Amino acid sequence: MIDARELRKEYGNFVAVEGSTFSVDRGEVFGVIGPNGAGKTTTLKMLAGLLEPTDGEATVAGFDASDPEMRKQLGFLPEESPLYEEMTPISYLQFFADLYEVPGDVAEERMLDTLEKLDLEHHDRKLGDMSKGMKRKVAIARSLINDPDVLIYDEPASGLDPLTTNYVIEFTEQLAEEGKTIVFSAHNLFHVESICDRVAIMNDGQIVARGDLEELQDQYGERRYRVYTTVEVPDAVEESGTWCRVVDSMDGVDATRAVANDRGGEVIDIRTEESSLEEVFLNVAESATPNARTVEEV
Ligand SMILES: Nc1ncnc2c1ncn2[C@@H]1O[C@H](COP(=O)(O)OP(=O)(O)OP(=O)(O)O)[C@@H](O)[C@H]1O
Repeated sequence: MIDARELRKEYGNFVAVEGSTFSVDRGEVFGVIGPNGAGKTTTLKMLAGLLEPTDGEATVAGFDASDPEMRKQLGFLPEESPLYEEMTPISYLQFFADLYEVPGDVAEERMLDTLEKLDLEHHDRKLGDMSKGMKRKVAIARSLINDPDVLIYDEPASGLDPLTTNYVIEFTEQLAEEGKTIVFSAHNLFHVESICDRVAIMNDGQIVARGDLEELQDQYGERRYRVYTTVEVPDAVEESGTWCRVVDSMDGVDATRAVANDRGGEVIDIRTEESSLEEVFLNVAESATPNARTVEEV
């Protein structure tokens, strides 16, 4: 559904994105994560046809990203979406429905349905008088007015309170369940972990790791074992009447068992713990080779 090949973006002498290659299948949710300035927004804007790559190419829903036909298949949510302050949600969405030539009755049903799903009241309030969360919901509704197959969302929940954030993330999850192909960037890795099928980790303009969570955990994570014993063993903490020691290898498990047995006790449970996406991300960021990000003189 989305193919990015060797995308590169230079701003003067500065390389914002370099060699960005990935693909997203139909119905997949693909997360792009990375520290500030890593190149996430630049990548998403190139996919959405809003920035022309210096090199490389992107296709979305079978169209080149620069093809105006592609826009009809796309809903793009920018990181910050200035809205026309004097408009109401309805007049604003109607404006975009007209732009996309959505027939009147279809547009009306779609607008009301989406606003209801997003739990947005005050349809007649001016956008300029709405809270940040309400405005974000209107921007999300706008991204859906043409019923696109592909959604590109840049930080959909940025700057929202925890309740609205949850709402937006759950709504995004519902869109995925409806079969939309979604690419989104976020700093909250818990959200990414909870709804993404696959993730690309960017650093200094480059994709430095990519895969589903399991693949990333295998490559960059650490497996830990929580070993529960009936007697106290070194480095263990008491947890509801048993002792728990966290070790990072099967040798550690065996050693714990031996100590517990020596002390007249036994191991009663072993639980495996995988790294969170946050730990994976930190490990990737630490091990990534710094990239100079300047255009090489030829
Ligand atoms: N128009 C521009 N001119 C010059 N440099 C730019 C321009 N737009 C972005 N950059 C630079 O390109 C780099 C990547 O920016 P980008 O916005 O893609 O990062 P990001 O990963 O989305 O960051 P954040 O998480 O802070 O939103 C940054 O160093 C940024 O300063």
